[in-house]
Amino acid sequence: MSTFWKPGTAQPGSSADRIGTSSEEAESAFQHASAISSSSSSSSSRERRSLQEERKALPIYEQRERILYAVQRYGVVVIVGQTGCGKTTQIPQYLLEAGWAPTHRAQSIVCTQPRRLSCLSISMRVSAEQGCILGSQVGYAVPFERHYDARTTRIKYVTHGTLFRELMSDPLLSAYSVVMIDEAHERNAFSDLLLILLKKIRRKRPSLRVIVSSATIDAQAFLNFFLDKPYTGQERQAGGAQAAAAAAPTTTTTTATSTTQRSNNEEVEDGIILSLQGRTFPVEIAYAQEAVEDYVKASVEAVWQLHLAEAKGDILVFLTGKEEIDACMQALADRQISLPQGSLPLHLLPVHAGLSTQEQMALFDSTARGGRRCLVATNIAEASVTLPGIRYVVDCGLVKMRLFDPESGTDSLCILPISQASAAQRSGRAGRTSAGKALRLYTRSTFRSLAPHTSPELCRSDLTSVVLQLKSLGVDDLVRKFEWIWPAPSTRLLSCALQRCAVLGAMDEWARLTPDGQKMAELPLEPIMGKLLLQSVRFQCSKEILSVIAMLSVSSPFVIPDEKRYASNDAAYTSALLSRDKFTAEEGDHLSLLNVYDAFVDPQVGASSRGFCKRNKLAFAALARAVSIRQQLQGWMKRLGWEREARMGCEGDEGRLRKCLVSALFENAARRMEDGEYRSIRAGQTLHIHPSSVLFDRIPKSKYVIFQEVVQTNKRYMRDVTVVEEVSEKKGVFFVFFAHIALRKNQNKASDAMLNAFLPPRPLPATSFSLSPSTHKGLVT
Ligand SMILES: Nc1ncnc2c1ncn2[C@@H]1O[C@H](COP(=O)(O)OP(=O)(O)OP(=O)(O)O)[C@@H](O)[C@H]1O
Repeated sequence: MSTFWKPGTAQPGSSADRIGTSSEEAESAFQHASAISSSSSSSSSRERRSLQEERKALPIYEQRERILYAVQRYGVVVIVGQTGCGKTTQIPQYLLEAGWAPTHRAQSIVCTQPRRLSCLSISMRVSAEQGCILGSQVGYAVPFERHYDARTTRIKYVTHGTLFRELMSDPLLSAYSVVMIDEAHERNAFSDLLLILLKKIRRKRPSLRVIVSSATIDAQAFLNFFLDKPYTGQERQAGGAQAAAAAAPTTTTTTATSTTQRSNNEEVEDGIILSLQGRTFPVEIAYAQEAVEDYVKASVEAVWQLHLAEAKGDILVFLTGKEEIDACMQALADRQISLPQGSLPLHLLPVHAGLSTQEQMALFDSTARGGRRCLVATNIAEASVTLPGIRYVVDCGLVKMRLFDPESGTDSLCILPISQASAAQRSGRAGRTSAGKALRLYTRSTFRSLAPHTSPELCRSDLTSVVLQLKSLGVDDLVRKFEWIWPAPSTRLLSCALQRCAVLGAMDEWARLTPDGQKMAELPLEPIMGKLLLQSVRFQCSKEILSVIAMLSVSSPFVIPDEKRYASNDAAYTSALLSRDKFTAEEGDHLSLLNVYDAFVDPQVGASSRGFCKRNKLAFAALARAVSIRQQLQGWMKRLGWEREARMGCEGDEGRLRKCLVSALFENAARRMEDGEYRSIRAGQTLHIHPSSVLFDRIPKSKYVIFQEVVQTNKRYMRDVTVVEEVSEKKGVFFVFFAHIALRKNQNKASDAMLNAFLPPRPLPATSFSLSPSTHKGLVT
């Protein structure tokens, strides 16, 4: 068992560091949020004054004039400042107050965030500070949810992807005077793409101001990109120094790095780095003295020690995914029974992307309930957010990350070590409203061995969606002419994405967007899901496929305890599985999800009620969100001219449904071998059915399955699996194989023209699969 500084002592032990000195569901969430912000707007003038005083007490306040001067004078300002110093909440307000978004000009200030959670919480906070109702002067827009008024909103918080999509209707982003790309250190695909396109936009619209901000950013890489100066990573020392700012606050004041001076009619200089000093409250950091074997267990232990020994203050734990969060919360709940008499209880709350808007909003209500809150989170709570009351952070040092392997063409979710920048962001969640402490469940030497920055998503992900979006924006040569931010994605990744676009029928043999491709780019869905929606129109089963896509867009609706309990025949686990069985279709997960959705919305069965979910061990929040997402997707179909088609169903014809699924997911096909294991058709990789699948531990009659994605932990697991009963003609499947070989042959001359090397692939003809008759199960109330 590893040891930490002893909780309860004022000073950490020898291993410690000190850093710093100084839909309906959506509707009700809006009401909830608005109630919070309007209560603050209608709150007493004393409360409002106190918020204004809090604003003035932030370290950034002293730099206000300097920031405004920089934005006035420079086209691009890269701002580096300690976590919690006030970049996200204050800079847009300073700009508003300085007249960058006057009501008479139809231009506002937009600030992009990596995640929905930060958009919601920050816009809530800023509207309270502005004394207005959320959605009026301050608003937000996230996928499938928006809350702003185009006429009155002056400050808008949006996800990077949401702003990127706006480029399709407003290519020069003329609705904005200033675009702030926040948390740029995460190197999110859409934040990088936005910066690349903002550089192009500024050539046409020099009056547009760009702010790039973070606490842990490689500032020089970004500035050099905008100044057209080469960057190779050797210059990291300068950028690294900025990154280290979070670990050891600098006392340096603003550093300006502007060299290229290009005059235009406004005489705006090109760019500058602003390094802001000061942090809100100090955070002490402690490391494990030896490597921990089981980080979930170690985090339970750490929380328990903190709870028993430390002073008032909430705890935030970082784990990698929902399953681990459930396991950690269960273990802590079990321990509460042995809580010493007189001790206050721990209020356990999960924090992950699957939460409803209302549940996410509730995390920001830190009202004391006679106990200590313990929030167990994925990395969605890592950057940008202020969870009020958090004083202690427990960091497992790992993150679940999507990695694409161009060799096998598979996208996997892998658990990997975080970067030093991420570690600084995590500890930065403490010390925002009072002094804090962070426990790192890894040794100091492990920390030193971590990469300084997170690798860019564009260099490790499947770029199909990116290529499709860029093509639809008219960017043609992605390989030779496109200006990537250092480091650029490999040509291998790019050519693989081009090939996948062709396989999905989104591009022709000359790498031109097809009409289907244009539609897929417009839909707010991953290309493969866009393809599925398009195919559903052809198969006349959009009514069902809309529900399936909506259900795949939310976290699992089944409330099932940690699957590790499976082996021990745990009663709660068995009972949850029995509940799930009521909805299980033999065909697999897609149809089972459809069963759940249909039952939930059926007025005679679920009546969209919480009671129904409770009785059947279903997650109400996930289902309510799926309903809202489905409505919006239906709206998109209407926009694409498919209003009638969106209502067309297959009348219980599962065969047609599965043909439709196969015609979109055919790349993700696997075959069961003699030894019972599955091999992917494309790459021959060994795959297993994920324990969360309804097909787990079952042996379907057919050898073939299609699946949604691969999750990689100790093994490669297929998630959301559907059985394809019979492959009567293998040509379709082998077609993908041939396309892959052609890609290999051409990997060295990767360019758009490489697509000529093989015939433009066509989707599998649906008739190549003959499907079994329906085995759809009846529904249970
Ligand atoms: N919901 C909230 N409740 C209480 N205080 C808040 C809230 N949101 C922000 N604050 C205060 O405002 C400060 C500045 O927050 P802000 O998000 O602007 O910082 P930041 O510099 O952008 O941090 P980061 O680099 O972590 O994104 C916080 O440290 C905290 O003191």
